[in-house]
Amino acid sequence: MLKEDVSVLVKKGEMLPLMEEFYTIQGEGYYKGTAAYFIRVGGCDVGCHWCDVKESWNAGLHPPTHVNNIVENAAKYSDTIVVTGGEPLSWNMQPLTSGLKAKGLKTHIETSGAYKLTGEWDWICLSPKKLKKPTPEIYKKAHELKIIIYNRSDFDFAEEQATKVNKDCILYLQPEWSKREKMIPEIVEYVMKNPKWKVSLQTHKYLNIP
Ligand SMILES: C[S@@+](CC[C@H](N)C(=O)[O-])C[C@H]1O[C@@H](n2cnc3c(N)ncnc32)[C@H](O)[C@@H]1O
Ligand SMILES: Nc1nc2[nH]cc(C(=O)O)c2c(=O)[nH]1
Ligand code: SF4
Ligand SMILES: [Mg+2]
Repeated sequence: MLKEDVSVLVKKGEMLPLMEEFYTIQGEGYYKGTAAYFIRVGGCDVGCHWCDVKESWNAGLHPPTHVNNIVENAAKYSDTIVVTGGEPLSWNMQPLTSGLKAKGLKTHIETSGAYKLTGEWDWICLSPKKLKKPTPEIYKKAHELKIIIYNRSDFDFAEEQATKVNKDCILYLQPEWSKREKMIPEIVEYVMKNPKWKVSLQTHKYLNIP
């Protein structure tokens, strides 16, 4: 296909730069422990210094892939599909999610919320970043708020973000992986003092699975 044709389809969200796909157990948040098929879409310019998937950032390194092919393949593995990245909302998620919904699959997203919310989602995990704050619209829709705790100032950021979400949104504090030894005791103490928060761990890393 011509380069220009590909970029038109990517612009529409009919093709997406696909980094990887894998069937695993959701490690984080509310659905932790649940089998799910992960679709990791390349491209992110938020720039978290502790990001655990920096290889995803450059969209140009990941092959533009037709969403129909992504959907056909995903349906073979699971009824729960987690779309992550990179930042999936860098792209128009409508074509991908309408394809997944047409197959009766449940659509979950992992997002920083930094870009316009597109797509039809059964579950939105919003993980805001200080460097590029979420768009106002996504706070009303998020099912869980997951704040990464790298240092103590992140507790203040968590409280500030919690004022913006809807009343049913479940609140999680998740230790940044490289700081887990230092920050887990602080998170435990914080959650016992402020029980509206729950702890989320990256349990897939403890299980040694993708
Ligand atoms: C790699 S991000 C991709 C999705 C989206 N860009 C986002 O940040 O929500 C997936 C999840 O991993 C979290 N995360 C990334 N690096 C992490 C780290 N080093 N320790 C703990 N959580 C991390 C993010 O906050 C997000 O909730
Ligand atoms: N098992 C597993 N669970 C996850 N939950 C969120 C992840 C992500 O990178 O978005 C992730 C991931 O990479 N693996
Ligand atoms: S927004 Fe997500 S993918 Fe982008 S740098 Fe931050 S953690 Fe990594
Ligand atoms: Mg991950």
